[in-house]
Amino acid sequence: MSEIARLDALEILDSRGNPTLAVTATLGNGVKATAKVPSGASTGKREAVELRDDDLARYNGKGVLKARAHVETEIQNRVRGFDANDQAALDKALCDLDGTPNKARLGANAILGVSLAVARASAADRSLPLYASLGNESANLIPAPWFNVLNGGRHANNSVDFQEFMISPVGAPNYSEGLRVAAETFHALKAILQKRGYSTAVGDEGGFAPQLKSNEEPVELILEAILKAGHQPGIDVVLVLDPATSELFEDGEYVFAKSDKSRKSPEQMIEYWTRLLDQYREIWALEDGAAEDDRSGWQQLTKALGNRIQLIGDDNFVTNPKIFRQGIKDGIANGILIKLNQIGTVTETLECIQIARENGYGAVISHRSGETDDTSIADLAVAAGMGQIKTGSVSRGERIAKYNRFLEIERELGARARYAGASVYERWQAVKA
Ligand SMILES: C=C(OP(=O)(O)O)C(=O)O
Ligand SMILES: [Mg+2]
Repeated sequence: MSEIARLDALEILDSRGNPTLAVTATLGNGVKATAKVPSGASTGKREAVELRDDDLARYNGKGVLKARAHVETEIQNRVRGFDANDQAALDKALCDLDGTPNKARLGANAILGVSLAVARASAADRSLPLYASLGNESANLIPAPWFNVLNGGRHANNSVDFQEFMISPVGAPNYSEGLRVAAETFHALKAILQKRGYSTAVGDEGGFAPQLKSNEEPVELILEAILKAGHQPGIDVVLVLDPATSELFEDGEYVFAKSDKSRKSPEQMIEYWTRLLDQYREIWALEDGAAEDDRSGWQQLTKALGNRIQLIGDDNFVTNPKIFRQGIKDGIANGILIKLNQIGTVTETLECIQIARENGYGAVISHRSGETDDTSIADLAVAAGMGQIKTGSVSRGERIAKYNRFLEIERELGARARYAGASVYERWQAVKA
């Protein structure tokens, strides 16, 4: 029988050494599966609530024993007997049981752990890989990854204000070649940093985190690394930035506190991005180029650059179907970042991806800066078929787990596997030309 028989939760550590949850769902027929919950640092204000214990004697108040107890008592009591293959009914029951609009009572970490563990158990029960179970039989598009090779902002203790500098090997013929191109570029970047006397220690997402002279220097260094590795910037490899500007926004201005201490009005921030994109035409996507609280800035940014590059909303949309629909109405962005734990259930996450598809928006599946070895987002990205994912660099195990999962999927799909690089390239090359 495919009904949920038992839920177990464990307080484990994430990649930053903070507690998080691992939830195991056991079905009546003995099939079981585990999901591990990620955790962000530069979180959006309207994300679903990650329940922490507030007991300062344990992990500085970051323990998740309350969330663990919710899984093993209240949630288990409610969902025992549910059909594991009816994800929508399960997720609705979880939301109803919580009863708050943002999962604050039971915790989005508890709820996502259950939702995802059951999704994994359902796939195992039907002897399907997770990507085929979450998507459909024809799910075969492996996304072009955004590899975060240089970290700043809240993810590194350095002089760079912008959080993520990423490379995407869109010109590769298949995923495994794309992975090779990215790894080679990462190694070339390391050699360049070493030669200049910069640190090659890495930040939270595995990108290098040196003390640089400006927020633009990373772009120069990465372009040099792509060439040094024998690849063509703007053709084989394109650049993506996530400056995570909600973290820079103070009293209506963008403050570059880690670098030159300059302040910019929303208009000046848009001028800055326009200049940067004019100068570096290899940049193909900008995530959170405006802050979550700067709605008019987001609208102006979309007007100014929305026909030219991908403008991805993360903190402002928080993978929330209702908030995302309103953002589309308001003319904000042309793509959404998709993070399971921002909303807390598999069903609502898939709904956001569907809204993006129906409205001609992009959808980029994403990890969090605090991760585990859980690889579900790789399968989710193939199931979604939207062609892009970001899951860090090639230097930390919790990120590599996802990149290696795509290698397994690529092999499993065999001749059916398609790599999304070419479609991303064609879509955005046209407007770059
Ligand atoms: C992955 C990100 O960081 P965090 O998980 O810290 O929100 C992001 O901002 O896109
Ligand atoms: Mg972001």
